[in-house]
Amino acid sequence: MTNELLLDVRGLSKSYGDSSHSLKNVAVLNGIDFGVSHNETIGLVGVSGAGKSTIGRIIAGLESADRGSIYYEGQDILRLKGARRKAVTSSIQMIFQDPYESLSPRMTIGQLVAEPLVIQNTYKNNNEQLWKLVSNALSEVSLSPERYMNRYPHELSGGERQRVGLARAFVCNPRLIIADEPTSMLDSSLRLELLDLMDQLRKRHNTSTIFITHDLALTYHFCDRLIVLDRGVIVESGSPKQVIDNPQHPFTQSLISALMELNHL
Ligand SMILES: Nc1ncnc2c1ncn2[C@@H]1O[C@H](COP(=O)(O)OP(=O)(O)OP(=O)(O)O)[C@@H](O)[C@H]1O
Repeated sequence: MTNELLLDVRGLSKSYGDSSHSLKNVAVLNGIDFGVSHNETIGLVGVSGAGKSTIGRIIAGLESADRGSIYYEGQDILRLKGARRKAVTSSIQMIFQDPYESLSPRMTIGQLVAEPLVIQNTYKNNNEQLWKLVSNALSEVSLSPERYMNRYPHELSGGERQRVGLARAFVCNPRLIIADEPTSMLDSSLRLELLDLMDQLRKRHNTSTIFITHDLALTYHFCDRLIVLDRGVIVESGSPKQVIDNPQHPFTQSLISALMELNHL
């Protein structure tokens, strides 16, 4: 484990059972190695089914791995259990693709943003401080606490809901954010706005980010480094300029050609 890395993923592998064949397992990730430095934003790109979300979900503890190690702040979190793991990984937050699904409809916006702090138990005896942090987190994403605190998710637009997702993720000063296609449900005018906001927040909070997307164009301005995934294997990595302007692997070349065609570049 290199000291400068916040996250160091080594030999990560995962298979799922094939529903059409009870004895067969299908490999989804095959020996994935990559690191994330402090304050770095990594773009994890690849076509649908490449395994991008599975990597994010394993790091966030929502999925198990078959083999490999994930060192986070020097500890292999795949080998930690229960409260110990929770303590080490409490500074990892996830932003999901679908703001409709990721926010409980029965909780107010204030309760939703407070939830990560409540789970961490840090402000158990300091309610006033907890609500102050929630209020600040809402203001940071330009949602007025007075207007939004007591509303419910269905009373918000898709863009506002995704801002609540950002406030929830940043309220506890995370060191690593895993943003899984955070803009794919938004229309194109709101996409850049949300990514700009996420970029400002990660800089202000000194947060590293894994930005999962199938949209290479979005990574150009927001990522320090790209990792290209094809069927569970990393085929290429480098700065967005290196990868997009001068792709080395045939898979990356075809991904970029498809993007150029789509955008008529
Ligand atoms: N719980 C599961 N059970 C069985 N197979 C799964 C499960 N979760 C994911 N898979 C399979 O693993 C592969 C990788 O899925 P994953 O969601 O990681 O891909 P992705 O690159 O994030 O795709 P997308 O961009 O469409 O979200 C896919 O073939 C998917 O069908």
